[in-house]
Amino acid sequence: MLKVPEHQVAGHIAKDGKLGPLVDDRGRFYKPLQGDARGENEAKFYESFSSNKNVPDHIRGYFPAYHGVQLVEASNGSGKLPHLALEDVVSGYAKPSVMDVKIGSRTWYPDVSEEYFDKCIKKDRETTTVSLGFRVSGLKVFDHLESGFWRPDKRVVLAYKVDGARTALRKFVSSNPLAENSVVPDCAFASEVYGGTNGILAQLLELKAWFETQTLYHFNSCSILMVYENESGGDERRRRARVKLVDFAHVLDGNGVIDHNFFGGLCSFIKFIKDIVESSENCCENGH
Ligand SMILES: O=P(O)(O)O[C@@H]1[C@@H](OP(=O)(O)O)[C@H](OP(=O)(O)O)[C@H](O)[C@H](OP(=O)(O)O)[C@H]1OP(=O)(O)O
Ligand SMILES: Nc1ncnc2c1ncn2[C@@H]1O[C@H](COP(=O)(O)OP(=O)(O)O)[C@@H](O)[C@H]1O
Repeated sequence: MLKVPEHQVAGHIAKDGKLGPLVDDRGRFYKPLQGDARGENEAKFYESFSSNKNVPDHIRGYFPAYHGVQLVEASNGSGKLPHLALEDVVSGYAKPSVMDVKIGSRTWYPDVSEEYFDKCIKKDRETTTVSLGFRVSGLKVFDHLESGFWRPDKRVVLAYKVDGARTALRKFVSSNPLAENSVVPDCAFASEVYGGTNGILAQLLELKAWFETQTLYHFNSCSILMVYENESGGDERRRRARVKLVDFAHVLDGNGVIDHNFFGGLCSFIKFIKDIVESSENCCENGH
């Protein structure tokens, strides 16, 4: 039985009769192929990537597994439509905190239409894309005090400036994201989620090392999806913090050139995460 994903935080959402992704109960995420070139392009990317022997195995894990294009009953009732059958990155998480961060200091790329360029550059300037090299696209964070999710409205998220983006990244690893603005996010899970040998920072650094040399693809308008678990259990690794790249509708061949747009944005994003890890370590060492 297919249903609308409970933990989708950005992009086209299946509601009010609109076409959007669906999930099943076996860990698959079905993303409808957008009718224009975007759908074809994303399918082409997954086909190329999954058979590309030049992609190292440890890098494949940062991409959702791909199970081909499948005809699936669409969310908007228009019958069977082609969908990308992907690994559902959040399946297996009971109470996941999820954040989508679009990487790059521009979302447009050479040879796009004037109309698309205008739309992109407007959004890039209005958000932190131009100033920071990334923007938060959407998030939901579990609040441990209220036992519910904080899910800011899309308009609020897209209006974040530098401080707003930094606060969102701090709230993402806090137990009190729903607290009033005057209350400082406690960053209670910063060391577990962002830090540590298997944490988000370590994963981002592994990805960065690949982007330092990879010239296979240019990941225009692509996002980093971060997820971790909030359901408590005795297991040490219970947070299961993960980084995955998603949204390849605008990926181009790299043609032997470094993807400096993605690489630069990733470095900037890493600096923000690193600062949060370091300030949470200092705060614990100093006992406050
Ligand atoms: O329609 P909107 O305003 O939600 O814009 C979509 C964007 O949402 P945003 O407003 O940035 O959160 C959306 O961004 P996210 O995936 O939400 O980061 C895409 O940029 C999407 O375009 P495309 O499928 O990548 O070509 C955008 O879709 P199109 O408008 O190009 O269909
Ligand atoms: N493989 C996946 N598993 C789980 N959630 C996903 C997956 N791919 C995308 N999502 C969710 O859907 C959102 C939008 O995905 P995206 O590919 O960017 O769609 P769009 O092209 O509509 O912008 C992401 O922010 C994330 O919440």
